[in-house]
This record gives sequence, C-alpha cells and structure tokens, in this order.
Amino acid sequence: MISVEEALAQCLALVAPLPVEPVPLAQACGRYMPHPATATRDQPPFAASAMDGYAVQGDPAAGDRFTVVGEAGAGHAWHGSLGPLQAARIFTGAPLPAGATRVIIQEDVTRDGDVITVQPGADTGSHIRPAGQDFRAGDTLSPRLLRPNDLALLASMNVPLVPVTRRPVVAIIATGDELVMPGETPGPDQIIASNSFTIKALAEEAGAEVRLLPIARDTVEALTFVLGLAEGADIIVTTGGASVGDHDLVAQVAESLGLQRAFWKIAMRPGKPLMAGRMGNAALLGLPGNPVSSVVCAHLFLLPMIRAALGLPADSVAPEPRPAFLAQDVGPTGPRAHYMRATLTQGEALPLITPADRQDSSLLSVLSAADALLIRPAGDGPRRAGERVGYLPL
Ligand SMILES: Nc1nc2c(c(=O)[nH]1)N[C@H]1C(S)=C(S)[C@@H](COP(=O)(O)OP(=O)(O)OC[C@H]3O[C@@H](n4cnc5c(N)ncnc54)[C@H](O)[C@@H]3O)O[C@H]1N2
Ligand code: MOO
Repeated sequence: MISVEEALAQCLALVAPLPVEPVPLAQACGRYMPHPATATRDQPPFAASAMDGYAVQGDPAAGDRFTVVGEAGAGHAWHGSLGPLQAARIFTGAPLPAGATRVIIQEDVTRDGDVITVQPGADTGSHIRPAGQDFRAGDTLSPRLLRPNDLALLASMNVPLVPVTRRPVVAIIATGDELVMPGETPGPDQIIASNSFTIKALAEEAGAEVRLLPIARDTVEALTFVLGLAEGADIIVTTGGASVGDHDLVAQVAESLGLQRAFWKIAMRPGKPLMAGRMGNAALLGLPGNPVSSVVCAHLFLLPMIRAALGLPADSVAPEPRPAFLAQDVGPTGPRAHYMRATLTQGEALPLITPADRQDSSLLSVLSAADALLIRPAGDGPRRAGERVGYLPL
C-alpha cells in the first residue's frame, strides 16, 4: 500500500494540461485561463464624470455663479472648452470637457436659466474618474479559474474571446449487479446507485465535462462494453469492483483493454482499494464502491487530476489542509491515514472540529451532515481535545 501523497503524485503523473481553445466571453465562466489576458485600452479611456452635475474650472465656493455653456452625456462628449465662470451640464460617465477640473453635484447648486449658483456646504470632491484609473492598455489579468467578477473585467479590457484550456472529459462508470438508477424499482437485493451523482457534481464544479455512462454489470462483457463507451474521455472514473471479491472485475477487464496500472491500494481510510493507471489516451481512476470512499477519493484524487488537466499550477491542484483545534479526544489511527467525516464550529483562534461518531464508509447521511474531513495521519497516536489538527473543507 502506498501513501496518500505518493498516490496523488502518481495520479497527477497520469494527466497533462489540455490544449488551449478560444471561447466567447459569455461562455468563459468556470474555465481556466492559463495565460495572462492583456487590456487593449485604458479604462476609463478618458477622464470621466463620476456624478450627475456641472463641470467647472477651479475650486468654487458657496455663492459662486457659472454660466452653463454646453452639455456632456455618457457616449456624447461635449467638444467645447470651459473657461473661468463657465460650466457644462454633465452626467455620470460622460467625458470631462477640456478646461474642467471639478464636477459639482447637481444637489449642490441651484439653477436659474443658464446660470448655476453653488450652495453653502457643497461637496468639495472632484468627482472625476481619471483616465486609466481602473487599468491601462497593456495591463494584464493573471492566469486563473475564471469567476463571474473576472468576466466583467475581461469585457472591459475588450477581450471578446478568452483562450482557456479545454475542459477535461470525465467519463463516470458505476459498476455492480446490485445497482439501479434513482427512480427505477430496485429488486429485493438491489440498491440505488448514488456515487456517480456526487462525483459528477464535484467534477463539473472543478471544470470538467462529465459523461455519465450506463451502470456496468459485474461481468467481463458488460464492463468491456461500458469501458468501450468511455472512448475519447480524458479521465475514466469507475466506482466499485475495485476490491478483492470474486465480482471485483474492474482491474482485470481494464487490463485486458490495455490498462497500465500505476498503483492499486493505498494506506488510506476510507479508500483502500483505490486504483489508477493509464488506458490508451485516458487516465483511469478506479474508485472504491463504498459510497463515502468513492466521494472522499474523488475529493483527494479526481479533483486534483481535473485541475492538473486544466493546467492549474502544480502547487494549487491539491486541496490544502487547514488548521483547526480538536473539539474532543480522538483515538490512535492504524497503518492507514484516516480522513474522518467531521463538522466545524466557530472557535476563537481557529475552528473547532468534531469527528462524526460513526465513520463507516457506507454512511451517506453522515457525509451529508459533514462539512470537513479531519485528517489523521497514518500511525498517529491518540490526540486530546484542544490539539491542533489539519482538515479539508467539504
Ligand atoms: N475481504 C475484503 N473485503 C473488502 C476489502 C478488503 O480489503 N478485503 N476492502 C473493503 C473496502 S475498504 C472497500 S472500500 C470496499 C470496496 O470494494 P469495491 O470497490 O470492490 O466495491 P463494491 O464491492 O463493488 O461495493 C462496495 C459497497 O458499495 C456499494 N456500492 C458500490 N457502488 C455503488 C454505487 N455506485 N452507489 C451506491 N453504492 C454502491 C456496494 O453495494 C457495496 O455495498 O470493499 C471492502 N471489502
Ligand atoms: O477503505 Mo474502504 O474505502 O474503508 O471503505
């Protein structure tokens, strides 16, 4: 059995960054932009008014009067030039006319015909947005997983097509004679297939395109057929059939289809029978069938593989453990690292973490109630309440 760290390194060695493709800005959210984007213009491209009011020159005081000689609106510059005691009606976003050095907001003046008079207590701010105050032509947005806020910036930078890495195609195959899909009527010895739904959601959230393939029965023929349907995927994920039982056929069938196994079995709980390798052009990740094991392994291994395929920097693909204080005593771990389902509560310096009473890897209700995985290293001794530990947010 290899360690979690070694298994992760071997999983990451199975994927490489995918090619870059341009996508329209409106479709770029959630995609990884691997190279900096460059602004092709200044923003704002001209000094602009930040308020509705009157552009004037100098530093007016209460009682000063100005004659309104022009009007500037957003998208409609006034091309005249202001002299002393002259004002231009101006609206938010309009280019500031030549000669103007300040905008008096309209609430601070009275207007009589073409003459405005500055009122006592007028705001003294300039209300001018200098040209390029947001960004300059040539400024860049650094590589990142694009979030909604980034899109407005890219639009403003006049980047209509964003070069992003292709989404990795992840094919998910649940295996097992006992499984039927939600909504179907299970036989007396059957259960509802659950694992694929969380794994699909996690993979999509991380930026993958998911193909949910049919459930594969525990026969060589069925597994061969469904693995064949995964043709073209970048990452093939199987759940179940990874252990030592007579019906655990995934590795055997995958090997007959050319799988070069990187490893099988890791020193981790849950998740011991994890398997990974390369099959043709795809990475294959064989997750254990126990529902919680499959989901925990998806967090720890599949999501980093997806991020690596998207081209994220190596130091940001794996989830970073965060610190917490134990809310209660915990016993020693065995030879396998234990990723315990746990809940967080607010503490003073750090959150407090409480492992769930029941850690059986079949308990989805416990997983659903958890918001963290408490990391207990292999061979760790008993720990007392108040000791500092690491966790992964769920
Ligand atoms: N003799 C041993 N038995 C087992 C060992 C072992 O080392 N020696 N390891 C145990 C561990 S740990 C795990 S984890 C499981 C994993 O086994 P498999 O990957 O072969 O999974 P299955 O046997 O197919 O299923 C296990 C369990 O999970 C249920 N399951 C499977 N797929 C789904 C699904 N898509 N949705 C919901 N539930 C699913 C399945 O019905 C079984 O109950 O092996 C232990 N045994
Ligand atoms: O390691 Mo298994 O994944 O304990 O349930």
